[in-house]
Amino acid sequence: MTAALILASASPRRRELLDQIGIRYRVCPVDIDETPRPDEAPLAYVQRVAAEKSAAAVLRFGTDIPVLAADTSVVLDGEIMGKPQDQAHALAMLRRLSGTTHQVYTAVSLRGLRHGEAVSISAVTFRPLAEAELLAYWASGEPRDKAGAYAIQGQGGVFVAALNGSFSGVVGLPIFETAQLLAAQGIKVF
Ligand SMILES: Cc1cn([C@H]2C[C@H](O)[C@@H](COP(=O)(O)OP(=O)(O)OP(=O)(O)O)O2)c(=O)[nH]c1=O
Repeated sequence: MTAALILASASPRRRELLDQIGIRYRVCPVDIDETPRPDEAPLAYVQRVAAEKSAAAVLRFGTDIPVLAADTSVVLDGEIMGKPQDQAHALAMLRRLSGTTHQVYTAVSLRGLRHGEAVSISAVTFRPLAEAELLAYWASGEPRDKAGAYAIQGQGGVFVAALNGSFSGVVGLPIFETAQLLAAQGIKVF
């Protein structure tokens, strides 16, 4: 089967979400520096990083088919939370998310004949978390490679009292916005 696009991502979640809408793709991950710039706003940051991932893949793998990339950040009080560096960092992030509402920003970048971009912003409310739960959650291994140190699609889902927005966007690839970008470049789900 021929691929409709290149997925410039190492994230298994992004593969699963493309599988969910039946789009065929070839996985070509890229490694870019994801350090936020000084005073960079969360929206500008996720858009820049998603665009840099797709641009890096176009440079490396060519442009015979469109290239899709995304970037997800957890944002609390305007502050960007990326992936945890270690246990202490993960626990510190989860303690701050406990009992409050944060945003999850996911930017999508699709480079074909032109550059299509979209952003999904969702509000996620955590119930208060007990210290023992946080330690057990870290020990499960799930927080390690996740922005904000949790996965709504995994055991971390039990922390989520409310979601206002896009479940797939929180997981890492908003399928509504992605399908719209793909359709604009002639790649249709139906
Ligand atoms: C908040 C949240 C994030 N995540 C994941 C999605 C992303 O994989 C990760 C955020 O890191 P990203 O830098 O967006 O993506 P990545 O490094 O995993 O993959 P790539 O850059 O190669 O595309 O956090 C979840 O799986 N569930 C969640 O609930």
